[in-house]
Amino acid sequence: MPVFLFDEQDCLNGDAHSELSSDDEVVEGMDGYSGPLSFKNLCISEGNGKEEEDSKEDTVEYKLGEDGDFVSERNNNFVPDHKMHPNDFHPIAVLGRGSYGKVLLVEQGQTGRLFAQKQLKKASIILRAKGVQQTKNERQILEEVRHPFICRLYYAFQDLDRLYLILQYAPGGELFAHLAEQRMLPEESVAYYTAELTSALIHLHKLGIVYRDLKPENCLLDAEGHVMLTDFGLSKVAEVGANCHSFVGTEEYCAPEVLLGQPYDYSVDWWSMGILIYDLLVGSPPFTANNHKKITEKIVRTKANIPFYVSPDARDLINKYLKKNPKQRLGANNTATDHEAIKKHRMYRKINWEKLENRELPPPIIPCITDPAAAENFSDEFTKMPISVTPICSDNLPVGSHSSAFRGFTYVASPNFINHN
Ligand SMILES: Nc1ncnc2c1ncn2[C@@H]1O[C@H](COP(=O)(O)OP(=O)(O)OP(=O)(O)O)[C@@H](O)[C@H]1O
Repeated sequence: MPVFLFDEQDCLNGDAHSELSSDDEVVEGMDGYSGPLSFKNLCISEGNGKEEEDSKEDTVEYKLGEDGDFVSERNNNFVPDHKMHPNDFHPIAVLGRGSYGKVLLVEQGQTGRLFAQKQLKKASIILRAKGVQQTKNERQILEEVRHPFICRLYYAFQDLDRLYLILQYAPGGELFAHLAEQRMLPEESVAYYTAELTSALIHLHKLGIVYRDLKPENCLLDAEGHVMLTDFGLSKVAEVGANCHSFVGTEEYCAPEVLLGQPYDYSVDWWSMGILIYDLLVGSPPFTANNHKKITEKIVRTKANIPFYVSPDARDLINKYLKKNPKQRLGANNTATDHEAIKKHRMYRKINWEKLENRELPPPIIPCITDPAAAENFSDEFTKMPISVTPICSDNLPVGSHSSAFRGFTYVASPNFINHN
């Protein structure tokens, strides 16, 4: 059964002067793996030493692959023959900013394929109490999880200053931006998006992963308009029978037991699902205030005030998720019966789950994409930012960032997975 993969202390106890890039092994992914998470499921690959071919052309044509991914005409069964390096990816635009660095739209030099590159500054990671653990969890979970509505990880690598995750690019932007534009979404659209997210959460829970950060900002849209769940920085692999304790997540979306510092489990994700359904239908989450203390007080003590225009079915589902007692929450036991009960709820009466999971149901919003490289569904605040890499002076990195803290981070997905489209 699932085990907690990374012990922060183990990670930090490495040799303070080891060469990171050279002794960092490449971990190659496996296709279609969907069993419980375990370090044993990983295999080590070695580069075959072939010369890198330079196939860069001046113009690139993109076509839409089966999974809503943009691939260029040049991408003909690319087999990576070396550890990836930042120079293998040409930056095109800034897409967003995360806690540890920027997320860039990049083009892979050899294939012309577009990816999202999440950069994480080692110095910032090391300064945060659980930074190393969070980062390794994110990389590990992204590698293992293969689901139609979860962002795919293709490569992970590092240089002296930064870690890099090369992720499936979501050209449709954040669901949050579409929500902000329309203020609130019609119930059918909410049922559609939350059904795709429910399918993703059930998949994670079956693998023993608590997602812990469900909110509209982490729900991106792919080129076809399907949901792509991203940002696994806070996710955690739960030990069987054990609970998590740490405070994580965005306060408005946090379950009462998390805010109270009590042990918690999978059911925190279903609480957040209740908040998300409310937020998408109403235009703001149910418990808001101008300071943390008041938000916490409302979440812990008050009942959500659901406006009159929310249908009885949606109201019923929200109430079933927003139970203060996690044991009474819909989905709390993480059993097949629980998952069926969610899928059979009247809110989802029009959803054919099999078709949904085969990506056969048409999404309510088709993102407007005239040029996939233009990042037109992302805020100007980011896309107009200069993309020059801010140099970090390695001499000033805190003790530990030169160590083996990040050993094992490097990863190349299997060629079948990379060339899936
Ligand atoms: N795969 C992707 N495709 C397109 N854009 C992305 C992708 N991943 C992230 N982004 C953009 O970058 C932003 C920040 O990414 P992300 O949420 O993963 O960072 P983070 O450090 O985990 O953020 P947080 O501080 O919320 O935990 C996202 O809100 C989104 O706009």
